[in-house]
Amino acid sequence: MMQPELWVVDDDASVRFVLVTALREAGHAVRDFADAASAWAALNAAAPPPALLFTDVRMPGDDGLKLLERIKRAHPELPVVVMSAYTDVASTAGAFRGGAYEFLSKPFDLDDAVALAARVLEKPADVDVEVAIATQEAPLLIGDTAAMQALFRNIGRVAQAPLSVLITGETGTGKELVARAIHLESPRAARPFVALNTAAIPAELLESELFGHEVGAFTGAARRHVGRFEQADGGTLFLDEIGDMPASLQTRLLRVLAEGEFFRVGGRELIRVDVRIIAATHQPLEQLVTQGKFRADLLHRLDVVRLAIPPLRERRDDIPRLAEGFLQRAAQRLGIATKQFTRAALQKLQAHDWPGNVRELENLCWRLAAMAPDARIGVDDLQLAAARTHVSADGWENALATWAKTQLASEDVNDLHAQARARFDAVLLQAALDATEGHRGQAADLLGLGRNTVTRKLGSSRRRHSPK
Ligand SMILES: Nc1ncnc2c1ncn2[C@@H]1O[C@H](COP(=O)(O)OP(=O)(O)OP(=O)(O)O)[C@@H](O)[C@H]1O
Repeated sequence: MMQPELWVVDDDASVRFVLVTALREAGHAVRDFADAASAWAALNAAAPPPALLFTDVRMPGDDGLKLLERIKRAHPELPVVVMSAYTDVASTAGAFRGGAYEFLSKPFDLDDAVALAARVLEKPADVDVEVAIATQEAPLLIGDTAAMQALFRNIGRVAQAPLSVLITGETGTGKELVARAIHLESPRAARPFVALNTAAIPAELLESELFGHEVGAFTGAARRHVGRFEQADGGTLFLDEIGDMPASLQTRLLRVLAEGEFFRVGGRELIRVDVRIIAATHQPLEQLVTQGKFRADLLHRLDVVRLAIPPLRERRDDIPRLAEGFLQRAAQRLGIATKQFTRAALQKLQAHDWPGNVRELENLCWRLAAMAPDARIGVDDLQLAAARTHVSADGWENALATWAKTQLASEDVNDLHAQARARFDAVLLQAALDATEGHRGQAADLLGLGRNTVTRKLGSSRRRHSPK
């Protein structure tokens, strides 16, 4: 019998060379192609087809995802490994949605590629033949470190399966953002994503918040209330801080998850829903189980797939890109010129331990975007911002007057009022967000503004990322 072939498609001759060499050294018969078209032509001419095909994504002509799509239509059984230097969630999810067998982030370890080939040749691939085309924009998760790239691959993979996911990570590491990314890349993307922070709602209201209630179910229940489970029907329900759920509710939740149906509080109509659950926690749930504070069977049901987000101090190489990204986004939202960190400032940011993780960094960047005096943000600016120096109340008007005078004297400004208002809003909102650790609803309450107003002022891009 002829030895099955492995094919490598990549426009980069050096990648082809090292990969082909490594696979040949491992004893495989390998053919390589510099573009998708020649691989596709060979595939239609070749009998039998290769046992496995590696393809790059970005290539002149048709890209690797296009090739993947064609292959999955014509040869659904052929396992395809997608390789790319662009490991963001949109790429990994796009690859897995298109039926990729595996995603390799470039640069990858050649041993991994060889091990992968061995695995595929050993067992018939379990390939997903369904090619769904979804074009939802994913939220922008930034991360170049190996840990984050691995996380993005896992997000891309779990998004396709209807499994429960448990996301663990310290506060502000991006658990909610990851949950949204999974939802947006899943077949449920067009249906609702509903979030509920278990810790933010008083225990006695939590049951009706989750399952809804009928009129008169309890004192004060004047109207029927549709719970989060029903709101999320067909979509995803994100249960944040699941470790804070009271014991009685854990029991009820477990039953609902097992049966897929429930009664509203005080209701008699059996409600059936189809909801994917993504839970998150910053607490060690196993420990809570040992202490008798969390049901082991509920943990098993939620923890089908676990995604752990490392704290920011364990992926310091991500800090510069995150910081620059936040600064840029803040400038766009506030309608002011983009500022830049000096190299020393970035180093200082990288050295910090970030107990509040990405949220803390994001808040600092927004503060700096609004308040740092120059276009270059140096170490001194960081110190000022970190100390959260506030101009004393009686000096506030003076500071404003000085600023206004400088502006009026130096440039031909005609929108000074709008500029001042934008900065005023930014400073006030940031102070409130700092005081509430980034929780928007609470910040709105403190400011005496509606939550929608706060969201609007913060701008539409942030809205998708962190509603609280
Ligand atoms: N990798 C990332 N890239 C870009 N932004 C991020 C990333 N991770 C987190 N963020 C931003 O940081 C903020 C905090 O993220 P998020 O609310 O998802 O954290 P969390 O872990 O759910 O926090 P908590 O446990 O306090 O609820 C958000 O504004 C989010 O957009």
